[in-house]
Amino acid sequence: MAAGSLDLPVVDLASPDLQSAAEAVRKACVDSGFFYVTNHGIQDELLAAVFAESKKFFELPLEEKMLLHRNSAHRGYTAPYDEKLDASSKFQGDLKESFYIGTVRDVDMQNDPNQWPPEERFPSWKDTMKLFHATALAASKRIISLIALSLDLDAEFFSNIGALDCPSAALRLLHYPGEVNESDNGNYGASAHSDYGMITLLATDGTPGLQICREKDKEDWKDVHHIEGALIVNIGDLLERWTNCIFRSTLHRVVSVGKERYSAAYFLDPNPDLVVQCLESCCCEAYPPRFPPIKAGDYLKERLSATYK
Ligand SMILES: O=C(O)CCC(=O)C(=O)O
Ligand SMILES: [Fe+2]
Repeated sequence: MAAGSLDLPVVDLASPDLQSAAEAVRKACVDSGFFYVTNHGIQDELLAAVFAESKKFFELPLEEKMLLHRNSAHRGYTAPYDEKLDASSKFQGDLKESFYIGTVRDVDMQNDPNQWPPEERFPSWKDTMKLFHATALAASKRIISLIALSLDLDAEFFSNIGALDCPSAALRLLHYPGEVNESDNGNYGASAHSDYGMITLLATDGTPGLQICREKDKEDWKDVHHIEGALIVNIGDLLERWTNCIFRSTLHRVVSVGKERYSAAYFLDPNPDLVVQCLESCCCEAYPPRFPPIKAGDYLKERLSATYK
């Protein structure tokens, strides 16, 4: 499928010039809702380990993966066709399979809603995912600070309002098939959607397929290229609500490119009890709030239940 290309800004998270970094973030969030980050602190070795563990799990027979099928806490395995991100798609569901892992807390492990592959065969799986969660959260906090600065807020604004106290973050391992059946011609690895939460950090194995569409009502899809060592960041719907649509939560999808593809998406959602309401700096009499205040947890529950009918 032919798609134009896109030059998204690259933001260096180690830059001492916070103001310039914040300006680049603002431009990206207003323009396309997508940008890259470098010097994010997630080591190449850790990413390689996450992808290796992910591949090892997805290579299991379907019956074994189904033993860890997504539970009521939305943790675990989703099979191909389980999920339809674009409700208007004529297909039964998207081609991808995935595995959701929520934050792994050190305390209270007996109440851990996560599901884990058997330890004897996957001895380092849990520790690898736990480390990824911790490092992705640290990187996300730096990005959220830049986002706050880019909105002329204090760098600690989102921490100070409690958004980052026990955020309901989720790591989603994704696997897209290489070859697809004829009956799936025109189907997507992941159909068009916007992400639901605050921000998403995305690492891929470098295989193309990700596309974004800046105008929701125009079919103008552009490829998002892989940049070695950089992560892709995108704005989710809750940040779009917070900013009264000044920042965009942009439609994206993954098309089939005839090659197997792995990715890992880290969704950072605010503390579920936090009420997300239009920031003062993002509304005025002439531009009133477009959305009523809503509890982050309620919003996410509603969106997830619409995705898995
Ligand atoms: O795999 C990708 O590149 C994107 C995945 C995605 O958009 C999602 O899971 O929300
Ligand atoms: Fe997404």
